[in-house]
Amino acid sequence: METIRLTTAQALVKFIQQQYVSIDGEEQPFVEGIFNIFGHGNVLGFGEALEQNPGNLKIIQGKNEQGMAHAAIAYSKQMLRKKIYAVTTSSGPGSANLVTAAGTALANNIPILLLPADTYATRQPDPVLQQVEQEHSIAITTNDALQPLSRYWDRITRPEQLMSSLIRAFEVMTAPAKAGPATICISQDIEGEAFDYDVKFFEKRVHYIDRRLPNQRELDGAAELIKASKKPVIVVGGGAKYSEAREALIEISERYDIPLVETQAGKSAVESSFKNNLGGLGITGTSAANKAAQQADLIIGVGTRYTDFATSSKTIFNFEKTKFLNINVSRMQAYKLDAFPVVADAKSTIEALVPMLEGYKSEFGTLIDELQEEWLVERDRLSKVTFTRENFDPEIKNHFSQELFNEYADALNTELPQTTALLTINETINPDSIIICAAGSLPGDLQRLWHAEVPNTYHLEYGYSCMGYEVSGTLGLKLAEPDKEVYAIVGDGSFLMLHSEFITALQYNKKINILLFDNSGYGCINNLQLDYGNGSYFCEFRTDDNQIMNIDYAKVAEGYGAKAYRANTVEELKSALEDAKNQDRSTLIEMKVLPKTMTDGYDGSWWNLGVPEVSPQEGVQKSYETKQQKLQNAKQY
Ligand SMILES: Cc1ncc(C[n+]2csc(CCOP(=O)(O)OP(=O)(O)O)c2C)c(N)n1
Ligand SMILES: O=C1C[C@@H](O)[C@H](O)[C@@H](O)C1=O
Ligand SMILES: [Mg+2]
Repeated sequence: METIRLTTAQALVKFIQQQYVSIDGEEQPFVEGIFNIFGHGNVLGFGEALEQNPGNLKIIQGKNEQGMAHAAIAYSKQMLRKKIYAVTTSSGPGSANLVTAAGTALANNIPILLLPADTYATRQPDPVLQQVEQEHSIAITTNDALQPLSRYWDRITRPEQLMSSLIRAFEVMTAPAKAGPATICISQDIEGEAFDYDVKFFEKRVHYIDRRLPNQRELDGAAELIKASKKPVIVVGGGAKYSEAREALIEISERYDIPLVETQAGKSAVESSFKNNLGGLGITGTSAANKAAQQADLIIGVGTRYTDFATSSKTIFNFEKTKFLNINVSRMQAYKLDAFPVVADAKSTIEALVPMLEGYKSEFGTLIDELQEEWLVERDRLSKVTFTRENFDPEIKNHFSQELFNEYADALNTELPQTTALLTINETINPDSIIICAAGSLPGDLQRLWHAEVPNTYHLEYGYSCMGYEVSGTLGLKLAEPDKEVYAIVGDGSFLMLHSEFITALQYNKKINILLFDNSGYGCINNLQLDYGNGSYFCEFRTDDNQIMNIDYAKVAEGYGAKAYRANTVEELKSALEDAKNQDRSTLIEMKVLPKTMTDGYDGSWWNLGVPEVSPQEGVQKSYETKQQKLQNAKQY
């Protein structure tokens, strides 16, 4: 056998450069590059291996392990899971910082290769710097915290273990039904230990991402359900986007009058201007989508996980009469809501179903247009909300007094409502620009209001809704789409939580734009507490002497070297957006927006929350009663 003597880290770096994917006959390398933060755990092993043999890998120095992993996740998500970045970290806190990112990748089914260093296999220097010690087991390390959040997890304590581990990791990451984070923890002494590897291990390897086809039984069953239905509605989930099912969805929808409604992950699989696209479903959905879903007698879930928040899946449908048909590559997902499962690729399944439905028409008829028109009037109203110093009628009602609104307007020196600002942005940036968001009140506003006129320009991480994803993720977007403008749509809370990769973007001259909505608080959580009968408690950003905080984020951005703007009126915002388009360097537009000016829920959308069963507060008691009533008609599983 021909062998080559390499260290474990050298072997890993050599192997990942030979991994290719083939999709619909197109072949390309799977690993684009590696994000790194070196510490004592990986600088000598991994650092040396990368320095000696980077090949075509793009090597990027991150600033926070979670941040760089979020950038890698956003890259993979934007590339529709066809390409990834790997992430190498040191041991202990370096790897612990990956925990949140691993959860984000897992919840969103996004492939990413995490490579945290581990404690010594020899155990000779134990406890090495940053090693935690458990009394009941010496085998536990920080990296065990990544086990429940990884789709594949392994610890390498011998150089030769690497071979079977890597093959399994790439199998998992390239399988649409189980794509997610693969974590390979490598003992820091073993990174540098050498072995005579079989040269065959490093030959080019192609992973075929084939479209799983539906069988005849599945197709017959699905067609029968649709033909028997009067009002079917298609829920377009993330799986539809990854499968690139746009044309198939448009065809089935147009030919048979079946409206489309979108989840956060599915939005922009089909452009918003498609006439049968009724927009977001669920708590954060449009009135049009929610009304259609309530009337549906068949829900066709295409690549959706039916998360309760994004689809109101347990309460919005009429479970007495509605049937479910789930098309999903994951059998586990396809089983949900007692559906008829079709375990197959979204695009292939819909393409096969289209001719089988010949002669069918739903009974939606002109109702689709009517729902659409009604919603567009509402959307237009939300684009023109203006603040008044007297009798202001905010979207989120009965929370703040006029006096309090005026206090915010004075403290933040603004009268700008959030929906007005957001729709100004939608009108002003180029339609092929890509926006990204993850947490706070903005995802809801976006799912309802944002018109994504170009496919795959709406990027929402709403599986984990992880604060801090936005700015880091924007760097990943830019790496995936270097020729397009990319915009983080981010709240002040999320920005404060993590924006370290803003500096990485500036460092490598990757132009990103940050649109910072500063309402001086955790606005959406403040809405929740007040909606459910509590007081305004620790969700506003106030000083010890109760003053509303006014932070100069533009100055922070300038300090980093970005071009910064302050825009507290529609005119200032438009002009900042236009100017930002002409900049070569990254930009930040700070908008002070008034609280309670985000959108509210529509038509029966409801979220099952942990309301206290007993409380001296009357509002909480009422919320508990409402919850009990809602649960009477909610699906229990
Ligand atoms: C990492 C993380 N921690 C906590 C939360 C819970 N959470 C969701 S939204 C939110 C507040 C967001 O505030 P901000 O970004 O300012 O957005 P706003 O609601 O004010 O628009 C919090 C704390 C979360 N989603 N992610
Ligand atoms: O608790 C939450 C409420 C949602 O409105 C928000 O978008 C999300 O980030 C969250 O964690
Ligand atoms: Mg906020």
